[in-house]
Amino acid sequence: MTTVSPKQSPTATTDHLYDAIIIGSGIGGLVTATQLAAKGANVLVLERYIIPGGSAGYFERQGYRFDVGASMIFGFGSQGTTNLLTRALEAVETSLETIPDPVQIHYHLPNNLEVKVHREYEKFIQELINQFPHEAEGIRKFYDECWQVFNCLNSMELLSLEEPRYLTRVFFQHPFACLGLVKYLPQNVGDIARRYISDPALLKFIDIECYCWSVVPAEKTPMINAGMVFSDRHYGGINYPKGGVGQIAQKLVEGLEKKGSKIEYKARVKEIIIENNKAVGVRLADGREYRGKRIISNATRWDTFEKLLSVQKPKKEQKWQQRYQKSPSFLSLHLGVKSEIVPENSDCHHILLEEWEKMEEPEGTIFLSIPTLLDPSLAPEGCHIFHAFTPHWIDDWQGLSPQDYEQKKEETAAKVIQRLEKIFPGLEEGLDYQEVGTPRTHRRFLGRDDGTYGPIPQKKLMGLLAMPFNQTAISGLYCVGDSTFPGQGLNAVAFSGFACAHRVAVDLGL
Ligand SMILES: NC(=O)c1ccc[n+]([C@@H]2O[C@H](COP(=O)([O-])OP(=O)(O)OC[C@H]3O[C@@H](n4cnc5c(N)ncnc54)[C@H](O)[C@@H]3O)[C@@H](O)[C@H]2O)c1
Ligand SMILES: CC(C)=CCC/C(C)=C/C=C/C(C)=C/C=C/C(C)=C/C=C/C=C(C)/C=C/C=C(C)/C=C/C=C(\C)CCC=C(C)C
Repeated sequence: MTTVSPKQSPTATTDHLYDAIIIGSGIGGLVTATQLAAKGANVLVLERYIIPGGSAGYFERQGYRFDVGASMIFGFGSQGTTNLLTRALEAVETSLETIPDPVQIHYHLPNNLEVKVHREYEKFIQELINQFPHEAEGIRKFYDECWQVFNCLNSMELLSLEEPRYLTRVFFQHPFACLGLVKYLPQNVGDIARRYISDPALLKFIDIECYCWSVVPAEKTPMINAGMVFSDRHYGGINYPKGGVGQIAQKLVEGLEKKGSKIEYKARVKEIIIENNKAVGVRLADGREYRGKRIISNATRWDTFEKLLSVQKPKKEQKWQQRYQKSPSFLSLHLGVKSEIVPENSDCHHILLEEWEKMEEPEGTIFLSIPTLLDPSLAPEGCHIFHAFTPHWIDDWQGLSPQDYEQKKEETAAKVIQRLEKIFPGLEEGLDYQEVGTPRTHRRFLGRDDGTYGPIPQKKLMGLLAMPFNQTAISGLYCVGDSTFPGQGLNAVAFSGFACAHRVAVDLGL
C-alpha cells in the first residue's frame, strides 16, 4: 500500500491538478474513488485517520480484531444489480471471500416475543405467522410489497438519478420498474404496513424491524430503503467478509492504487477552497493544498457545510437541516468473551428490547453482534467477540472530568452487560477484554459531527423525496455517503458512491 505521510509528500504544492479529490475514505468515498479510477480518472483520496473505512473500519487489541461499526453486511450477493459491494470490488478487479449468515437478526422483544429473521424467506414468514396467526394474510401482503420495490431496483443498472441520459435509457429499458420506484419514492413503511396489519404488537414489530437500521420507527422510514433491507436479506443475504468488515475498505484501496490513483492518511482537510464561487481544491490542517477539477466530500453534510467551508451555507442546505436532524450516536462495547458462555448454534446478531415505549430512548434497544461465530479468526482461540451497542446522545457525555467520564463508561457498560445476561447467562463472568466507545469516541475517530450515526427526518417526510443527491449548490462540490440519497448503511452509501462517480464522470467528460 503506498501511504504518503505529510512530510514525504512529493505533491505538497498545487502544481498537480487531480481529476477528483475525495475528502474521506468511508465506503461512500472509496466507492466513488474506485469507480472514477476504473473510468481512467486520476483521483486523490484524503483521509484524516491512519486507515481507510471510516465507520466500516477496524481496530486490534490483544489478539482481537474489532469492527468499528455494524457487522451486519448487505450488498455481497452474487446476482442482480443491488449487490453493490460485490460490484464495487469487481470494478477494480478485486473480490472478498464472504461467509453467509443463516439468520439476519434474532429479536428478543417485550412480552417474550422471540423472532428469528432467517435467510430463507419462507422460514421467516412462517415463524412470524406462528407468532401472529390472525395476521397471516397481512404479513404476507406487507413483505410481498417490499419485494415489489426490491424487484424494481434489482432489475436495473443503479446509477446517478441526476443524469438525464441515464434516466431516459433506464426508463425505456424498464418502464414498469421505473414507474414502480416513482410510486414508492414518496412513501414510508408505516403507511403501507397499516394497510395490511392491525395488531398493535405486530405493528411494533415492524417498527423495530425499521428502527434497527434506520434509527426511526416505520412511519418515518422510507419504503424504498425498507424494500432493499427486507428483501435483500433473503436474496443476496447477509454475508460477513472474511477477516472482518475492515477488509472491504482495504480491498477497495488496493484496487484504487492498482488503477493508478492514490490515498493519503493523516491528511485532515480543514477547508475546501472556493474561487469564483467554485470548489477548486482543499487545504489540509498541516497547510498543504491540493487542486482538483472536482471536489467530493464524504464527510457528513454538517461537517462539510459548517466546518469545511468559509462561505455562507447555501439556502438548500439550510432547508435540508430543517427537514433532517442528526441521529444519536452510539455507546459501543467491544468485548472479548470466553467461548464457554456462547452455546452452540447461537445466532450472530441480536436485538434486545424489554419495553416497547423505550425503543427510541438512549439505552432502550441493545444491538449485539458476535462476528466470531462466522469468522473465528478474529479472536484468540477459545474466545468470541461481542460488539454490543445502544443509541446515546453526545450531550450526555460532554463536560465530564476524565474520572467522571471513565466512571460513566464503566457504569453504562455494566448496565448493558447485565441486560445481555438474559441472552447469554454468565457473560459478566466470561469477560476477557472490554473497550468502551462513547459518542465522543465516534466524533473523534470518525470525524462525524456529534458522533452521529447519520441524518434522520425531523418529522414524517415524503419517503426519500427530500434526500439530496450528490451535486450541491456549490459548483464543483459534490457530497457522497450517508447524508446523501438514500441514507445510512454500507450498501446505501455504496449506491451513493456509484451515483456520485457516474455524475462526476459525465461532468468530466470521461
Ligand atoms: N452493516 C452496515 O450496514 C454498516 C457497517 C458499518 C458502517 N455502516 C454505515 O456506513 C455509513 C457511513 O459511510 P460513509 O461513507 O458515509 O462515511 P464514514 O463516516 O464511514 O466515512 C467518512 C470518512 O471521512 C473521513 N473524514 C471526515 N472528515 C474528514 C476531513 N475533514 N478530512 C479527511 N477525512 C475526513 C473520516 O475519517 C472517515 O474515514 C453509515 O451510515 C454507517 O451506518 C454500515
Ligand atoms: C425515469 C423515471 C421516470 C424514474 C426513475 C426512478 C428511478 C430509476 C428511481 C431509482 C431509485 C433508486 C435507484 C434507489 C436506490 C435505492 C437504494 C440503493 C437503497 C439502498 C438502501 C440500503 C439500505 C437502507 C441499507 C441499510 C442497512 C443498514 C443501515 C444496516 C445497518 C445495520 C445495523 C445498524 C446493524 C444492526 C445490528 C444488529 C441487529 C446487531
